[in-house]
Amino acid sequence: MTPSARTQAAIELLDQIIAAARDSGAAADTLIARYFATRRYAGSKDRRAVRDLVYAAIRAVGERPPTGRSAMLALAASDAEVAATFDGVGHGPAPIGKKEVTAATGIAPRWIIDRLYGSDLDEADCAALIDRAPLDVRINRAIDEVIAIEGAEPIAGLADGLRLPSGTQVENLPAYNHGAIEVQDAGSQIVTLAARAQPGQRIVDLCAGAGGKTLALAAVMRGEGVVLATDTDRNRLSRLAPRAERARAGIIESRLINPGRELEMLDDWIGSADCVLIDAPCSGTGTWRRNPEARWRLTPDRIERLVETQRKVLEVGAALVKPGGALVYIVCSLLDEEGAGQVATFLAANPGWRAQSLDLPAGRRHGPGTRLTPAHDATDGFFVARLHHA
Ligand SMILES: C[S@@+](CC[C@H](N)C(=O)[O-])C[C@H]1O[C@@H](n2cnc3c(N)ncnc32)[C@H](O)[C@@H]1O
Repeated sequence: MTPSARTQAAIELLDQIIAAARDSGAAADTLIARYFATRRYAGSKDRRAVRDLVYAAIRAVGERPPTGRSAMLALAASDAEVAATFDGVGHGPAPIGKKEVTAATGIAPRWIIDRLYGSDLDEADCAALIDRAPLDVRINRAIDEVIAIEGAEPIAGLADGLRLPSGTQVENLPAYNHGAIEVQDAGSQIVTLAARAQPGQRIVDLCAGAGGKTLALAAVMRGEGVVLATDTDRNRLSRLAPRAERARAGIIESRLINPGRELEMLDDWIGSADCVLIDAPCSGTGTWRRNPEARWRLTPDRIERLVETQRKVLEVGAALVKPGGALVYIVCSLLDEEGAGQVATFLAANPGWRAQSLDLPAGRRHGPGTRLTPAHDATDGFFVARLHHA
């Protein structure tokens, strides 16, 4: 592909990504994979170049832009090489007109930035939310294997964490294929430590998804006890079983639950868990480094609905914890209404619970919990609180 044809491909993809962000469609990565599945003429260099252009444009533009071309023009405004590809030659985009709409550059929609500022973040914190994310893995000690990955660096405070050089093809590493490493952001590994999982315990991972944190919990339990992974999304939860098998995590059970009927479907666990981990559905403002187009999807209504779901899952989780046990509440968002504020509301309504202080290898105290941010901790953004049941 010529440089101009690559720009045109990026514009077409951005149009799809903008529509998906508006209509709750597929993630940018999925759309990019689908696009190239039907364009076999594009080689690996072309794919990488188009992908880089698409993500550079998404990062540059804070508000959802009207068109892919307007987003690419925003990139062209600060990059002469990109601007030169608007040449109208062959499959290239038409030359830039005098009165064309160029999308505004920025970090995120103004209303979200205001809420982030209102949650004690400053300009540098907000800017770091759309940096490029590093590639972190967790070593799975259940598999006896010496891990030697070129360029891997240890992560401070995480005995099982490694940061890999960007561009490392993890799926091609023997350690990955043997289940000896799992891709997991350092922040995600750190907040899971708040569960203080021990061999022999009974733990519920209530919003387990595909089981990133479930596997981390099972790994420290060394084959003793049980981790029950539950979720309302059949697709996500179904991805856990093969991962657990690959990681040789035999203590994981999974259960699909229905929203609104969670306690009915978990009645055998009521009042009996040593710990319930709730990695609640959230706006994901802390993970924009990995999914920068997520900030084009948010609306105040959507956040309001998420806050209500979080309130409900907290109620469900609390009912499962035994006296003396703990509830660990996590969101990968930095908005207080989803994190510190949500937990403060729970504590005010439930006098039998108190926040415990956390001794994590990263993060800073924030309200009743701890907050990790890309700017301060070089991890995804998280809020985590550990609540003790009297
Ligand atoms: C942040 S994701 C979980 C990510 C996962 N823990 C991990 O580490 O990869 C939140 C999950 O909550 C699930 N969820 C939404 N409503 C729920 C509910 N009422 N009960 C349980 N899970 C729910 C979603 O399907 C989603 O998989």
